[in-house]
Amino acid sequence: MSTRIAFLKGHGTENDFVIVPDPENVIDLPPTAVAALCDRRAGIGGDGLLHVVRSAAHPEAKDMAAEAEWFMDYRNGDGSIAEMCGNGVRVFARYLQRAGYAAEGDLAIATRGGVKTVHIAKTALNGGSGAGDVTVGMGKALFPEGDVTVTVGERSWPARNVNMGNPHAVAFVDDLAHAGDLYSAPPFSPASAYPDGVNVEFVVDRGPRHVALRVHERGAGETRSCGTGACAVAVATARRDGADPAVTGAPVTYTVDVPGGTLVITERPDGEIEMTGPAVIVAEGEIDAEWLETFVR
Ligand SMILES: N[C@@H](CCC[C@H](N)C(=O)O)C(=O)O
Repeated sequence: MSTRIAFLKGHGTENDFVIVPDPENVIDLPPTAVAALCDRRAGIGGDGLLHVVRSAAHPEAKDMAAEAEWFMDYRNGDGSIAEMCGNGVRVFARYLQRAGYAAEGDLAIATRGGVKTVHIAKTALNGGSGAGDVTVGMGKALFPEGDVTVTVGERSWPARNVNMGNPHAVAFVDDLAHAGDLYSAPPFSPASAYPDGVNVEFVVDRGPRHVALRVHERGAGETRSCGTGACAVAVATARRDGADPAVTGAPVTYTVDVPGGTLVITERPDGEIEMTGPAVIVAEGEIDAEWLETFVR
């Protein structure tokens, strides 16, 4: 009988992830294996993969082990590595709760973007699968110089550079349909602006402090949500609206509708950003290790 590897499937506002618990970091997960697991037809399917490893057991996270027991080794669906995933870290926390590694309340999680503090809300139904929200302290946004122009078909828009640990280009549009088919990354100029790729958000207004987005995620295509993207959109919109908390001295909260649900983003005067939304585990099962091995090369 072939060996089995445990996995779970979860999502945060329909940004979905294959979760591979591997506390001692013994499972070989090269990009080819990650892409096979995230394949929606021939694999399990997901926008990305959450490799759950003890910080002390991962070379990239050892230095954070004193602060955070667990490291989110996040991979995009195509197998590439990303610095941070906002929905991923909330789903990661939900997994830790379900597995009995964490309780409701505050929890530190190591990521490539540094240690993030997550808060698992207490609810009457909270059995660890997904009732209730998870909030994450996302840190501060950076606004690198050199905004770009994004083009789809005949239309072009200026896009604001925002870095949430990972790169984002935020474009305000009149109609989300104008973003077209976001399977491929929309072209932008200058073409050299993002040597490591970029996540691109298209944004429309829905009401006061309320916007909606569609996103092309680097390494995944169009996804139903992007947490770092929603934060990038909230801070870019606050600057557009003259509501920069560092200037006004007051926190600002935006409701950000994504195709898969709603996220609530608050930026404080010190620049710290918090994001709240649902995080759900929907299934668990076993991967055939012999099948996975055929993708380890
Ligand atoms: N879905 C994520 C972002 C995942 C990483 C992104 N595709 C990148 O390559 O930067 C989120 O919720 O933030």
